[in-house]
Amino acid sequence: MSAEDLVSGGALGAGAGAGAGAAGASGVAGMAGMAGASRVPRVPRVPRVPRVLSIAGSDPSGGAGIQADLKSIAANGGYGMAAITALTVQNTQGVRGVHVPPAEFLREQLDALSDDVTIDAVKIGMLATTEVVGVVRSWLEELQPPLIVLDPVMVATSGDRLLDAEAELALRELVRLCDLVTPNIPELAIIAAEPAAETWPELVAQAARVSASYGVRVLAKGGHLSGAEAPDALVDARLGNVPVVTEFDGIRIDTSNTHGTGCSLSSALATLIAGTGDWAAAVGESKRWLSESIRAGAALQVGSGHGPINHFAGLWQRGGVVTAPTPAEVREHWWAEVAGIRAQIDGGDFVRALGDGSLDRADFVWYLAQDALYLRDYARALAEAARLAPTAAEQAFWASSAEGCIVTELQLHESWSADGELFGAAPSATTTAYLNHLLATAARGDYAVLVAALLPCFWVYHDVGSRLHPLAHTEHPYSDWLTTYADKEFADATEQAITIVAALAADATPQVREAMLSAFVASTEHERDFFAAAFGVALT
Ligand SMILES: Nc1ncnc2c1ncn2[C@@H]1O[C@H](COP(=O)(O)OP(=O)(O)OP(=O)(O)O)[C@@H](O)[C@H]1O
Ligand SMILES: Cc1ncc(CO)c(N)n1
Repeated sequence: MSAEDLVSGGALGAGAGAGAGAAGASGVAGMAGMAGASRVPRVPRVPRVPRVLSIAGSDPSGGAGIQADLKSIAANGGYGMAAITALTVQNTQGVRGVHVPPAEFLREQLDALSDDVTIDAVKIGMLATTEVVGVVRSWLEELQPPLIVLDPVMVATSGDRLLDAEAELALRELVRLCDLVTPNIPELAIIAAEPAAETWPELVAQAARVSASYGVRVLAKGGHLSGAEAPDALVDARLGNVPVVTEFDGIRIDTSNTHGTGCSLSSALATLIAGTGDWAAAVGESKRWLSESIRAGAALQVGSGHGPINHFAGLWQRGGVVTAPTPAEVREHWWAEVAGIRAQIDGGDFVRALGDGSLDRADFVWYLAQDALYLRDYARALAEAARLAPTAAEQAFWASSAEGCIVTELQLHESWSADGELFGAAPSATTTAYLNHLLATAARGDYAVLVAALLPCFWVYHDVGSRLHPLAHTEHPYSDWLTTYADKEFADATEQAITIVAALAADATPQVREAMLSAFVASTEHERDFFAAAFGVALT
């Protein structure tokens, strides 16, 4: 939170109880005494979403190629774009055909993007032919994007070729333009122009030679080694420096759902590096994400060959498909949810008699006495909300509201002490029930649920007050009461309370949001009963 938030969150206790002007009915201005000026902290800034372009082939089965890339980019927090180099006829069993559209058409796709969009990272996959490699190369040389990750796709998981044999030379030259290359074991051997590594140390050593001679970081992938491990290593020996090798342990998952793991990993890496600039952290994070996605692949039940991974498994599991209402929607929904109770409050004898001035004075004094009892413990619940509040602005708001209630309670005592016995009544069953609800909610310790329970005391009173206010006139016996809750300061405090609660509800899990609504509805029912209990007391 900025200093500005803290400063403007001030106005602590401003005018607390100040609304309690003349003696008498105005004493109930307790709620109006709640401080009004704190404002809710601004929404934290979301980090920039990296704009990542995949230049790759299409896999209609959705597990590899641009389809996998777009899913991986999205799953790792990026905005994905795709320029298609080739169309494959492919399923989980293998590649049945490849169609390469004219290379100029790819160039048009790339130009259309770079003419319009700032590209934070490029991930390159299947390039199919020498001509395609050439087009991509010249476009990259012109654009010089800030990050290029090359997955030098040559052979599919199924064993089918995805790059013409004569295009391998051109691809090797492309490696020099890149920031990171992510070959599997056979691909690394081709780039190194050496036999394939057979052990992990051989693989890392070969990656270091490629890194030094091509001036590129290499992610050496152990996926094709046999054994229980599936380690990777980020190898950087650029400019002939001593290789820096960062190893990432991995446990081999017993699954046939490995279609597109290379495509997915390189896209995730491009996204995470573009987002954070931290290479080692990005590899660690993307490998963790990949393992989680590989593990969940089999449950998708896609195809009978090498099935896909589930790119969104973690997101789905952690609530990624759960929608949430906006704060404005929460506000509207909750208010509508208590419409019936509000109608009972407005149509109740007490509020009607208060409005037209026919309310028995003894009933009114008894009501105020109960309100004084109520305010003392309501202040404790507000203070508990202040203790639990996650931000200084919210802490200040609840704390000053608590103070306002205490000041008002004292003023009620001063103003009505003359009414002695009537005012000194013990808490009624209704008052006790409402307070028990609030204090029990406070004791359970969930801030969001507590403030939802505290809200009707603001909202219902502001609502009733603003409707009764026009009925006030000099002859009206309860004129002060009628004006108190239409007060601007109380309106501001109510608005702030609603804003805080609605924002929390919008952000909450569905379970917590439901618990918040229940607490809010329960308090609204208690507000209704609180008014009702005061009517006709004088007769009993
Ligand atoms: N069974 C597995 N269990 C755990 N990790 C795996 C498994 N198979 C592959 N990986 C991981 O997936 C990533 C890609 O590995 P791999 O070497 O298989 O790439 P690739 O051959 O380019 O992939 P593909 O051609 O299938 O898209 C590596 O991080 C590797 O460790
Ligand atoms: C289109 C395409 N790109 C890459 C791979 C590598 O897995 C594949 N199978 N298909």
